[in-house]
Amino acid sequence: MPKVLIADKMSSAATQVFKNRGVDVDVITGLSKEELIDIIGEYDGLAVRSTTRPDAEIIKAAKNLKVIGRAGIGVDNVDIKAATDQGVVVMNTPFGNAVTTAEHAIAMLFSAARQIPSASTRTQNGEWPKSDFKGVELFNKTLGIIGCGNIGALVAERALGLKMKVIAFDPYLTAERAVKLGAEKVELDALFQRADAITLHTPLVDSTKGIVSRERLGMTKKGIIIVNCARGGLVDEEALKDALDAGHVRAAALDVFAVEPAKEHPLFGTPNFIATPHLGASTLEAQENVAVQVAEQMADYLLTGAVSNALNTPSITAEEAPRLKPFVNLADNLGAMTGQLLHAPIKSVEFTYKGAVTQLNTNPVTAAALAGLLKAAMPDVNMVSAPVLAKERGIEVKESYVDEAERAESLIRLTVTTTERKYVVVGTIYRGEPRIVRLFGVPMDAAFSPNMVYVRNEDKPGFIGRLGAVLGDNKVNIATFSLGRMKKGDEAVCLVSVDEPISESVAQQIKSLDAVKIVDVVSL
Ligand SMILES: NC(=O)c1ccc[n+]([C@@H]2O[C@H](COP(=O)([O-])OP(=O)(O)OC[C@H]3O[C@@H](n4cnc5c(N)ncnc54)[C@H](O)[C@@H]3O)[C@@H](O)[C@H]2O)c1
Ligand SMILES: O=C(O)[C@H](O)COP(=O)(O)O
Repeated sequence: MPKVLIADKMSSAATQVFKNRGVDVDVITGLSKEELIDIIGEYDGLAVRSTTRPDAEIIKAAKNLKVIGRAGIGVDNVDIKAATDQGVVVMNTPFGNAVTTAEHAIAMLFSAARQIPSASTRTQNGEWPKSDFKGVELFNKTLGIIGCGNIGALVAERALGLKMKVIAFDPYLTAERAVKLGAEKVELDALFQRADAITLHTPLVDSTKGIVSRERLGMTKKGIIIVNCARGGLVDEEALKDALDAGHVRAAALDVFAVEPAKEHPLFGTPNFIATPHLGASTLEAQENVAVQVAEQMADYLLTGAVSNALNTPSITAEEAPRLKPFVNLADNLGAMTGQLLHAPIKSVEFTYKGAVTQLNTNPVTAAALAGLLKAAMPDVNMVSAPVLAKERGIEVKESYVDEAERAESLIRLTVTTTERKYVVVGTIYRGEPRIVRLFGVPMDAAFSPNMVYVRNEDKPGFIGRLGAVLGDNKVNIATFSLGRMKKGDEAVCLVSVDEPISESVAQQIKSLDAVKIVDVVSL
């Protein structure tokens, strides 16, 4: 039974889903990094929000970890590269709290425009400070949205409902979508120059870090309102403080801070500044949504192999997962065997799929074969990291499909081009088991096994006997012996499955046999 640790406070609905799905679950929040490192090795899954920060050290300690589930959207608290390198799937719940956060941004906008928190505090202090609060209308004002994805679009919709004008900067926002949203697509500087209020809805990435800079604040109109319900780190908080103190920025409302939790901050106590403690997603509805979604997604992956909303590996539906499993196994074996027989850097790999397998999502199959191929050189590679590593190493990966509907069986062909030559291997599934049917151009029919000896030799009488004698003399028990040859008297291939790995000495004895051209040991 897989076991999951819920390490951040989240709706008990998550625990209920795990239990209903037959996943063992512990809820232990408030752990220090050291305490988490001590126990994480027991778990197959880790469910977090934004407080727990699974970094490389924690992930390395998580020897059994298969999935990190983020009950929310932003995953900047997770070291995705470290997770990928270790084959840990990272998934989030991209829609569960979008409406809630958009509403919080609008609430912060109104709070800033009318200084509601301060007015409330002072009124309740008995001051009746009526003359101290003269706000501004949002009606007919221009709202600049930086980041017009899920949440930005929802904010745009609500701002338009308030009869605001909406301008948006987002490098991936198409003109068509902007029109559909009722927003005007503008460049970043233009947004800062034209907006009466700016709201941020981007992830914290290199291109967005400090996007509200001192320089850009200087471009804004006097009286600008700044709202940030995305991520701390997007705003130069020192520059914002100076602009508030100077009366240039009318008001600012931050839900997120560069360093969280923000227990003290230069902005705290600044007039016309509003702060909330990362509450953007904190509604009953949102927390129920993200808790249920992350638990279902994690349980799906751990129990069936289905992947959804993953940040570092292709999606696999629950329906596909069982159908893909035998092909993933075949691809892993084909890749692993081939990778151990190449002895030269890989330049390109072409995957050709034939028959029924072409009707499936072959992304995971390709990823498994790539992992197998690369494993000889990079033992820690896995299905999650293999496509990334192949790309980083400049290995061209191509997929092609031959949909021969009449073909009963499926075939997977790997054409691997190294710096030295081209290799072709072909495999299939027979009675649910993976088999190799062509090895480097030589037709054969062999099962895969943990210990194999690959021998390429001149096709001569007596060779099989001599090879068998070497193995027998060295007490190596043969499990299966598969043969193939290009044509009579040409090159032949033996693929011998043995009960135990052969020693280097036995390999050398085989190499010394007459007619032998290549001997390789394959371990799967
Ligand atoms: N305060 C909270 O509690 C809370 C709640 C939910 C989400 N968030 C944050 O809000 C962010 C956005 O959430 P979302 O669901 O809208 O994500 P999303 O991926 O749907 O939208 C993000 C948008 O930002 C755009 N973008 C990326 N780089 C950009 C750049 N350099 N300049 C301008 N735009 C850029 C993307 O193209 C995308 O359209 C999340 O990454 C998360 O960090 C905060
Ligand atoms: O990215 C998100 O989903 C929000 O920042 C929510 O964070 P939280 O789950 O820690 O409230």
